[in-house]
Amino acid sequence: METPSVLQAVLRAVPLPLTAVLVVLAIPVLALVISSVQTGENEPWSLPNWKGIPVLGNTIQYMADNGSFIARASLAMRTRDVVKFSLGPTPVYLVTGAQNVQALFRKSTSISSDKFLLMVMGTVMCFTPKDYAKFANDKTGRLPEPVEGTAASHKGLRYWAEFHHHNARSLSLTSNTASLTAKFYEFFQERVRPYPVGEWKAVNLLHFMRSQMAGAAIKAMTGERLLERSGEEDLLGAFWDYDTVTMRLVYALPKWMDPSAWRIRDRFHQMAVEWLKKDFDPLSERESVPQEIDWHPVLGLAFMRDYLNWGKRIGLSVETRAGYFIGFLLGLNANSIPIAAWALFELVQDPSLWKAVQEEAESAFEAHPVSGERVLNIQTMLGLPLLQSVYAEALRLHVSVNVTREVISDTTTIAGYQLPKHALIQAPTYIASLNEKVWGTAENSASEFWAYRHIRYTTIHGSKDKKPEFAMAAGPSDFFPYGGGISMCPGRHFAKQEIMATLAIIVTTFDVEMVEWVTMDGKTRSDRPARDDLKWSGSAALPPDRDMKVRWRRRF
Ligand code: HEM
Repeated sequence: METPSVLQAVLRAVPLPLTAVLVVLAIPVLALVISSVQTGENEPWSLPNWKGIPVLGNTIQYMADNGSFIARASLAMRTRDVVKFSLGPTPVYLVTGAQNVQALFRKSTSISSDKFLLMVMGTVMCFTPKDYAKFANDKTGRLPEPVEGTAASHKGLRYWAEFHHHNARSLSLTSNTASLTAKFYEFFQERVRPYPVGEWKAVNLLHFMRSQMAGAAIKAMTGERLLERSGEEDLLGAFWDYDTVTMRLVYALPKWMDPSAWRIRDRFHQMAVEWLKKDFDPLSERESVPQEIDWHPVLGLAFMRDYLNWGKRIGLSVETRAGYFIGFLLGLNANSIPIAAWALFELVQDPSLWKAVQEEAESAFEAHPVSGERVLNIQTMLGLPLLQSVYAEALRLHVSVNVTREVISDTTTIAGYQLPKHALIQAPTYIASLNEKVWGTAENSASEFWAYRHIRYTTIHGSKDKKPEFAMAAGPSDFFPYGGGISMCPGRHFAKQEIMATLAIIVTTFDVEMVEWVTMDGKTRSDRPARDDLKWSGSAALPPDRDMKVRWRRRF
C-alpha cells in the first residue's frame, strides 16, 4: 500500500500556520539560492504564492498537489499566454498558445529537453551516480551533429546522441512498432479467450486492464521470463506500486524524508536487475540470437535486446541498464492503460455508443488467409473514425503532462519575454486540451467526453450520403499529449495501436452491463463515479480513482 510523502503528509496533517512556520524557517536559505539565479528582464506576470506563503508557496503546491496548482494556473492563463513562478530556486515559465507551444517543439540551440530526463534518470530510472555523470557532463545534445561550440571540449562518447538513437529512434520505426503490436495482440487475445462463451462474469475493468493489458504488453516487449521469475502477480504489483511513487521521486525529496518511495522503487528495480544478471546477460553471452528472430521468450523483442545490449557495450552498469529498462516499462504501461480504461468506462456507460463502436470495429476483423482464424487488421482498425475519435477524446481529457524544456543558452525569448539560462519552460497539456475557447461547442463543453468530437462528415462524390472521417477538432498546439520535437514520445505509434486494439478486441468479444462504481479495493461500492486521480498530475495520464464493476459475456 502506497504511503504519502513527507510533504503530502505535512500538508494534510499540519494546520497551515504550522506548515507556514516550517516553510518560513527554510526561507533564508532559499532566498539566498534564489537570489543567485539570474532572472530575465521584461518579466511576465507572476503567479502569486500559494496561500500567501512567501518564497516557497508555489513550490509546495506544485510538488504536493500539482492538480490544484495546474487548476490555479489555468485560471490565470485564461487571459495570459505566459505565467511565471518559482520551483525552488528555478524560475519556471508556463506557456500556452500556438506560437509558444510550437517554439518549445522546434529544433533549437537555446532550449533542451535533457534536463527533465536527467531528473528522471537520477531518480525514477535508478542511474548510478557514475553513469548519471556521463550524461550530465555530455553537453553535445541528441542530434547527429554536436551542439555548436561543444564538440571541442567534449571527450569520449556522445551519450545523449547514442541514447536517443537507441531509445527513441528504434521505437519510432514502423517495423518495430508492428512487431510490438503483433505480439501484444497475440498475448492479449490469449487473456480474453478463456472467458466462457455465453456466461456472464463479473469484472473490475481497471483491475482487468492493469493486470491483463500490462501482462500482455510486458510479455510482448521483454519475453516471458521476467514475468515468470517473480511471478506475474508480484511483478505487476511491484510495477504499479512503482508507478504510484514516480512523481515523488522526480521532485526528489531526499531519501531520509521519503524513504518509502525509494523502497518501492528499489523493489521493482531489483527484479529487473535480477532478470538482467541471471537471465538476459548470461543467455545473450552464450548465444547470439539473430535479429531475424523477432521475439525471444527470455530476451524479448529484437529492438529491446539491442537496447539492453547497447548499454552493456558502452559500459553502463547493470543497475543503470535495469533502470532505463524499468523507465521504459513505465512508458509502456503507465499511460496507455489508464487511457484505455477511461475509454472503456465511457463506452460502457453509453450502450448506444458501445454498439456503434462494436459495429465499426467488427469491420476491421477478417479471416486469416491460411488458418481462417478471425484476426484484427491493424491498418484497417487505425482508419476507423469513431474508434480514433474515442481514443483521441480519452487522451485529451485524461493526460496531464507538463512538457518541460530548459533554457541552455544565455538567454532566449518567448512571447517577447527574455528568459534566463537554466530557467524551465513548461507547456501543461491539461491547460491546452481543456481550453473551452478551443474545444467547447454549443452542445458539448470542453470538459465533457464527447465521442464524436473529432469526426467530420464529408460528401461522397456523386451521392447525397455523407461519410464520417476522423479529424482532430483542434491543432497540435492545443493537443500534444505525446509532447513534441526531438523528445516527442517515441512510443506514441505503439500506444495508439495498443489502446485501439484493446478497445476493438473488448467491444467485439463481449456484451457488457455496468454493475456499479467501486473503490480501489475492488469491493466497496462507491457513491460517485471515477474522477482523474490528480496524484499523477503533471507527469502522465491520470488514472481513474475508482474502478468500474461490470458483468460481461463472451459473444462467440
Ligand atoms: C498514452 C500513452 C503515452 C503518453 C500520453 C505518453 C507521453 C509521453 C510524453 C509527454 C513524453 C515526453 C515528450 C516530450 O518531452 O516532448 C514521453 C516520452 C517518452 N515516452 Fe511516452 N507516452 C505514452 C506511451 C508510451 C509508450 C507505449 C512507450 C514505450 C513503448 C513510451 C516511451 C517513452 C519514452 C522512452 C520517452 C522518452 C523520450 C525521450 O526523451 O527521448 N511512451 N511520453
